[in-house]
Amino acid sequence: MPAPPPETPLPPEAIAREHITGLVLAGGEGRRMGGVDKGLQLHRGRPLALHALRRLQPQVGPALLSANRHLAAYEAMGVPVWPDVIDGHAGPLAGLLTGLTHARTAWLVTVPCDTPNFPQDLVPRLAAAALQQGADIAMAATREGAQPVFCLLRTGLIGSLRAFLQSGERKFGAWTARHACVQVLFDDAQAFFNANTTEELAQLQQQPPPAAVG
Ligand SMILES: Nc1nc2c(ncn2[C@@H]2O[C@H](COP(=O)(O)OP(=O)(O)OP(=O)(O)O)[C@@H](O)[C@H]2O)c(=O)[nH]1
Ligand SMILES: [Mg+2]
Repeated sequence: MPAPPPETPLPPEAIAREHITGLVLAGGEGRRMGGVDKGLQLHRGRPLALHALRRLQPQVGPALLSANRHLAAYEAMGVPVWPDVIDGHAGPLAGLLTGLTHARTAWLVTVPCDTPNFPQDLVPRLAAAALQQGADIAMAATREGAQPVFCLLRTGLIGSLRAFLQSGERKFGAWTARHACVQVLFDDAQAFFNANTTEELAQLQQQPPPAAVG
């Protein structure tokens, strides 16, 4: 005799941390900061990219860095560093394609190098939303709008992204819109404050230090 159906559906299992590769994007040109390597600019005495990496690592399994300059300085941060697999500073999606090329997990999450105070529950919240809503991509948002470079996605999307970039397209949101993508609202917009200019890097110092950094 078949078993009776359960009265309440089982909740979907969480995506285990070990199944998520964390990628810090630090391959940009830093033009609004005068062309400096933004990830290596110091904030509270350590490079911005290291802040992002240390905040991400407790939330993921393996971690990777995407950088195109000063690779030895990034390698000193202790995780594999990969220059873009396509030429021409094609933007954050080029870094994402590079991360997908080297990731060995079912999921990957990106953060930019210039946002050292991003939420400490970023990845579990993105993962829960992706799973609950059956999405292939989960992206952070604040009340001011989407934060596309804070993005969790299935690594199986690599073929789609490669084709998108090969066709000359570059816009992050235009690619994610092609897939089942959910936005996850974070109330603390200040946590997403990012340093694009030297002035904004100075403004970061005015913020209270985050509760816990490694
Ligand atoms: N790998 C890689 N990452 C990039 C590229 N362009 C931007 N990024 C990263 O994407 C994130 C968001 O980009 P922006 O904040 O615009 O940084 P940026 O491009 O260095 O700065 P601007 O030149 O002033 O736009 C940052 O973490 C950048 O390092 C790229 O061509 N390749
Ligand atoms: Mg840019």
